[in-house]
Amino acid sequence: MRNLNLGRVAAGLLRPYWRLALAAVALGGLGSLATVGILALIDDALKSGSSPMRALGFVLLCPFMIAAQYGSFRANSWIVQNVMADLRKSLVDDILKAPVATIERMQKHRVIVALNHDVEQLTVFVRGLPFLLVSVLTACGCVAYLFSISWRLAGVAALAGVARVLVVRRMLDSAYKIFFVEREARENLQQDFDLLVEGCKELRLNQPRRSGFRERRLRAKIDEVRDLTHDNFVQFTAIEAIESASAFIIIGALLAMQQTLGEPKETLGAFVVAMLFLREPINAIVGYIPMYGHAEASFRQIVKLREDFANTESWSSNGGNAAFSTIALVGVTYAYPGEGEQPPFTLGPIDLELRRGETLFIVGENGSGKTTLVKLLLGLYPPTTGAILVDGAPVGDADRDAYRQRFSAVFFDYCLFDDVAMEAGDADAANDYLTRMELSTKTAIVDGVFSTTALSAGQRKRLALVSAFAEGRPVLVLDEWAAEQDPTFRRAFYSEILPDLKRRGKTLICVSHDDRYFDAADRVIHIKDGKIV
Ligand SMILES: Nc1ncnc2c1ncn2[C@@H]1O[C@H](COP(=O)(O)OP(=O)(O)OP(=O)(O)O)[C@@H](O)[C@H]1O
Repeated sequence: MRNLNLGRVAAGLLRPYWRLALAAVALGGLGSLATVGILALIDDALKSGSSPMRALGFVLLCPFMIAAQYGSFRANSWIVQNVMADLRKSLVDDILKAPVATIERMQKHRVIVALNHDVEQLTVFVRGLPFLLVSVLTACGCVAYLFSISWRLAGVAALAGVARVLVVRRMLDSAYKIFFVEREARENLQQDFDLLVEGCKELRLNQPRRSGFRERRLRAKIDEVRDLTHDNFVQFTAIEAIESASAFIIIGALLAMQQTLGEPKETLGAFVVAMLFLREPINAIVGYIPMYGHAEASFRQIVKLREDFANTESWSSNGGNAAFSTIALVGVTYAYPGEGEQPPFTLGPIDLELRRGETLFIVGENGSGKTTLVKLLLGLYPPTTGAILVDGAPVGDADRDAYRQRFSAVFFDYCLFDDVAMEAGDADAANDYLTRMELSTKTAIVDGVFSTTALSAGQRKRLALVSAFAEGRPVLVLDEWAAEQDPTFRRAFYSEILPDLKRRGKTLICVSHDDRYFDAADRVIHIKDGKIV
């Protein structure tokens, strides 16, 4: 095996289920023994006729064989499904813990292919392990038996077997490369599948874009995956065919060398029968190689993803609502990673103190760094330099997640969850806000879930504000919240809703371009080229 890590990974995945895995292998072995027993009884009956004992043996062995095989498959299926679920759960945890900046940089299709395709490939590999084990044991038994029949014949067959392995290895080297190319092609295809759904409106509006996307991207990539998968299949079919034929070639060579080797005909006959029996486990082992190749390509991607997602932060176990008087950014900078020749955008250094209960507006031109500042303040980006202090105490990696639990936010590119996370909130106040947002005839909070979120763009944004408010956190951050609101509601937002939220004790941070309403703020900070001016 090329990558010992994969064996270790499989062992690690199977460790919690080792007893069941052992039982599956044992039951499989018993089922095989019962099959051999039935074959022997049939052989006896054909040679010597039926007898009550043989009939009884047959009647007992048949249900035993069915029960053992059923038990083995059932245990194996349970193990495989658990392994798959465990892998997915741990990947999901990695994603939940990953730095936000990494997730923003990471393309969605890579994550989707890892969660679906890669997990499945690793699982197929694990599923085959008990059968591989049985095949290896059977093959070892057969080889030992061959040596017991004639060490001379077995020695010649073993030499031929070594030559065969060398030929197959060379073929495998080229077949192996395809696994990695195919894996990459799958990611590219997934990226276009995402666009197919996300860009459905644009694709309908623009015929040249649609046909270009269809022909040059979607269809071309579907064909590429088809060709690579086919090539891969063909290469392995060729390897399996050579493997299969080589047993006959060795048998033919042994028959031709019978005189030279000086073995009696009966010994040679028994040897040939055992060689033919050996083909089955050997074919099963060779058939397992593609599963190994796919699993290795997938495993490498999962490892890479895990490395990218690694985070030194720890998860907080409390829901938040922690008290504070001031939150201060001291000499804070944040530098995005540079791309190509372009110098990266750097925010700061920023010195800013947020006081509990105040309404702070962050204003500035497009691209000046307002959202970046908000993400730093929310603890979503760790400062590149400088520190965030809560009542004078610095926030580090260990407590950044707990720090974040003070905030609720409606981002510009917000995501509206249909459940209302009301851990510290007040259901009556949330319903009151639903009415204030003129949404009480459109949706309701039923058992902690919005009855519908199928609303207009402006209404969905209002619902996002209700949801953020319902969380009951002390600080509410609204990034260009009013951008989609009609003039009447926009006015109501600045002149009624923000003052009401302030009266309810909320600290408010609003990113805004609405200079007509800047007087709604206690304090306005202006950002230009990443600095407060
Ligand atoms: N994910 C990213 N990776 C690299 N650079 C980024 C990324 N997001 C933003 N930037 C850079 O940071 C700068 C500030 O972006 P930011 O989103 O903070 O601006 P903004 O003031 O909120 O703009 P707008 O008013 O348009 O929302 C941008 O000019 C851009 O160059």
